[in-house]
Amino acid sequence: MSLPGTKNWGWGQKSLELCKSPTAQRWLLSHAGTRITWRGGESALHSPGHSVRWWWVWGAAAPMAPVTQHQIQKFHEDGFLVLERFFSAEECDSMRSQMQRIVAEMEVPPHCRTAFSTKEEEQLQAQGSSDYFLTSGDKIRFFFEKGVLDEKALHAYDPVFKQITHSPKVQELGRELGLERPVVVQSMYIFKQPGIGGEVTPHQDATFLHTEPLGRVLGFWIALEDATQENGCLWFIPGSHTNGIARRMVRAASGASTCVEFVGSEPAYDDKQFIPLPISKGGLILIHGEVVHKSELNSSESSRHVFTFHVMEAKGTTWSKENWLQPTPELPFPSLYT
Ligand SMILES: O=C(O)CCC(=O)C(=O)O
Ligand SMILES: [Fe+2]
Repeated sequence: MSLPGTKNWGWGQKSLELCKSPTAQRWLLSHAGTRITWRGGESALHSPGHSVRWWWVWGAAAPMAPVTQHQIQKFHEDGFLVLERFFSAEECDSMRSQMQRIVAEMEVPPHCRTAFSTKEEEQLQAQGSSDYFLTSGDKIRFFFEKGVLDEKALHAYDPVFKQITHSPKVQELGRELGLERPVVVQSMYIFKQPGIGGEVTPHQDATFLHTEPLGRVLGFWIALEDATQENGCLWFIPGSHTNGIARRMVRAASGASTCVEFVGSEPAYDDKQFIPLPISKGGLILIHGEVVHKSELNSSESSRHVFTFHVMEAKGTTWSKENWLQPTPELPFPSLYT
């Protein structure tokens, strides 16, 4: 491996290289095609800006993404965490081409043309009146919003998305975050097409994915293309995950005119509270279930494809029976670690 910033290290008779990957902010120790991935953290080994802990994986597996104690602490403070270059360009392209194949093969009957929205009135009109939405938890289903198409249950049924969701580096990240029994509750592919990809209004994910206690839901949001302020990157209110939840979307009583309704209402947030988090292709943003976030409409010429899935720490947690999304006998929420 010849990478910039390579240092040679002697180890017995063998020569090993400690090098900084150009595509990932991590150190790799390589020897004869095998490599050891060094993880961030405390240790005796130091280089400017990087402290390294003794942690390694043999073999040519995809490099593990680093997350330091400092980053985990930041996540708890802010309610989100940006991990640049978590996935490779190849992994992103494989998800994009898989979605292209799925779309090319899909047939969407007219009664299935349900819009996906976080806007309350639109939700009540569209999702709220649709059985197609309520039963989407264990199926791959399509939701349109002015050209936006979302995909459900990709994490369970599609081999490419399943492999990404349950990839060793995602599992490792879950362990580093202290998740003991994480289960995948939901996944979406969001196209956010140029010019027409609509805004996602400020919300907390726990409004839609409620648990007892709160604080057990975590979003993994993967940029499959560069996400910029122009094409609708995510915006967050740092620290807003510590104030509980403002509203809940619950299943309505049977016989009601809509099948979901809202309890509570979303406050009017000041735009100035939000900070944009542009991120390049392959980056991962972790989203705390109660942090307030949004995205603007895509007014640019470039699409902003993302794959996102939500995980719940199942240990000591009750999934609300009132959530629109329910596990089914065919698809109980799968463990992240299998
Ligand atoms: O991608 C977006 O614009 C919004 C996604 C989102 O809110 C989420 O993944 O929780
Ligand atoms: Fe969200």
